[in-house]
Amino acid sequence: MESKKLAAEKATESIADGMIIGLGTGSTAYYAIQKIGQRVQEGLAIQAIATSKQSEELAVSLGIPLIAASDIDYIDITIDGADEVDSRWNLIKGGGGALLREKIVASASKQLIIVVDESKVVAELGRFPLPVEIITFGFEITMRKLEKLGCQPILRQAGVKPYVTDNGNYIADCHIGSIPNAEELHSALQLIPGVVDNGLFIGMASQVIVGYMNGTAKQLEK
Ligand SMILES: O=C[C@H](O)[C@H](O)[C@H](O)COP(=O)(O)O
Repeated sequence: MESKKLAAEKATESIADGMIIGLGTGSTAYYAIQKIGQRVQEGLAIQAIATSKQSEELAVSLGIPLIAASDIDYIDITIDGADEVDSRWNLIKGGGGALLREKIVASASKQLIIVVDESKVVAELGRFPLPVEIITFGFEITMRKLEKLGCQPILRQAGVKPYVTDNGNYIADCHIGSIPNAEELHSALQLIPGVVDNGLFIGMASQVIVGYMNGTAKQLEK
């Protein structure tokens, strides 16, 4: 989609020689990785770390040099997509199942640039079901605890089997409707045994670039 591409390509303009770059996951991050690949082929000297096996394969196919997490202290810029963005730049992520690696990479990044099309910008988070990564052991117990928090958790499926993340876990997609207090919900979710992480990214984005149907891309004002 053109608006996703516009936002993603604009974000890559901040990338310069010598940087370590975090590669996001999903259909918008895809365009950023493609553009980075093109610039690498033209001589840009960077190293990258991927947030999913899918993005890693794409990076390898484009000749983007990868670096292991064990070999870095920080990441200069990460460019990633989101499922929802509010006016405070809080996010829901994980629609593609990559939230855990994305959050680890984001937390080590000096700058997290979020790239979305205009359909992702919302007044309040929660319309998009919140992905929660859970351990497979006792997942039914974990799901019941999620339910008690007021979510309607649905175990994500891949065909007839539960979807399994790159980390070997399940995803519960929590239908909430609206999240008036994201900080509170984030903390409550993280207290449930069996929850590894959740798709709320609070206060992590340094910039949000939105692509519009009219062919422009600009930073979302806070
Ligand atoms: O797990 C996936 C990621 O959080 C994605 O960045 C998010 O789902 C947005 O993906 P897309 O750009 O394909 O809408």
